Amino acid sequence: MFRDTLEITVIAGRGGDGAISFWREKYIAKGGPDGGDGGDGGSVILRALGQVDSLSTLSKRIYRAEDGEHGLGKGMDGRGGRDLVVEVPRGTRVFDAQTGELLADLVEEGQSVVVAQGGQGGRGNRHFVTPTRQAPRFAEGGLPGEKRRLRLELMLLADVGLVGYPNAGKSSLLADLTAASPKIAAYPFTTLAPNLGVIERGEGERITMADIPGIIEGASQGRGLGLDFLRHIGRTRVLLYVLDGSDKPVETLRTLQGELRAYDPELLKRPSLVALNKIDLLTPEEVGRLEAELAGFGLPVLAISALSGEGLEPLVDALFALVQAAPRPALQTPAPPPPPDTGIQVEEVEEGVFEVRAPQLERQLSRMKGEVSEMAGYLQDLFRRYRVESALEARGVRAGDTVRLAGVEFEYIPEV
Ligand SMILES: Nc1nc2c(ncn2[C@@H]2O[C@H](COP(=O)(O)OP(=O)(O)OP(=O)(O)O)[C@@H](O)[C@H]2O)c(=O)[nH]1
Repeated sequence: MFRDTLEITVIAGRGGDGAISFWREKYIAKGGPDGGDGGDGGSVILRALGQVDSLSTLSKRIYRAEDGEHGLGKGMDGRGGRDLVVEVPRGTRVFDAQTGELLADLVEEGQSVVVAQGGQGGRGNRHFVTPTRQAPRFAEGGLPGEKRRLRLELMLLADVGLVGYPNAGKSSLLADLTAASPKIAAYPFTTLAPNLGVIERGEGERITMADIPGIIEGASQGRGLGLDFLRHIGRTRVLLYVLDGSDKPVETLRTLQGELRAYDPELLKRPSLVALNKIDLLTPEEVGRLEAELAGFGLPVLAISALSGEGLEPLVDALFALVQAAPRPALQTPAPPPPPDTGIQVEEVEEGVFEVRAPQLERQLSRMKGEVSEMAGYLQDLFRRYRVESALEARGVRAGDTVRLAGVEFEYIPEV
């Protein structure tokens, strides 16, 4: 089965909990706190490897990285969870399936992106010692790993894209130029079926060529070019116009260019060649006249016959030269992630009752475990760090008022 788009779920590992533990030894009644930290959870990473035919090599729906281990007594930290590396074909674009945001464009071999960040491990109780709190009986829990639904989209990455009317000879040309037993991977996409072939020359020189049917079928019905077409041709480095020499090639080239321009004028700036095909059906005089007329477009024109093989060698040389000189098409760079929300919102829900909403702080609170009664000092530090007090004061809170935060209600006593 072949696929060009696919949805998967990625789940990073959970961070291990910090330990609550005290040093115990014979004859030592009360040792200091020695709870180790939890290990961080493993992340899920996508990495571009090779030009796999399609996304169908991704057989699973859910990819999960390892959890971090919990901390232990005697200051032993938990081991971090291993990252999970998922290989995807080069040319895979990664979207957040919920928001539609482009997360990464994996074009280069080995390029990778973290798609689900492992959860942080919690700190053990020995981290919470202060001059006045020698024996904290609490610690941090590990944070859950990120979970995300992704949409993967495979963009065909071909060096040369064939542009031409049906019947111009694109398939024949592709079969001729790509190795004897044609390494043509079928791409049964949902709406299109481009063929991809590899042209080999000399020692290991190779370029890829894609025949992308669909260009003119849509246009001839007045629908213009489909988005899907451009999704595939968008990143070919060189365009090869294939014209049927026996069927009004000059008009055809004008129409083809008009279609491309209507879609994206930039496509006309891409390095291009014109192959005047089927010259076995023409007299040398006709060929000469058409070549002269086509030269008016300002592009190199090569007369060929996909049937007899005439002119194919110079065409291959011209394609290699053009591809090697052509710049790589610009990549779409993903938008930077939005800054985390540290914002604190205070609302006076009724006279003298203030509700505090602070997502990050609440998250921090929710991971604390152990003796809540002992955490007061630590909580005060946290509140100070998150500027809860100044946010409350800005809303006019007074001593004795009620403050609600993370499901807990307490009386407001201003710090002096
Ligand atoms: N005489 C002659 N016929 C050719 C030549 N190249 C292709 N043909 C014929 O033209 C017809 C169309 O060729 P294809 O290679 O299928 O053309 P295509 O552009 O891939 O067409 P679609 O598959 O419809 O997109 C076939 O019958 C080929 O045999 C050529 O150089 N000379």
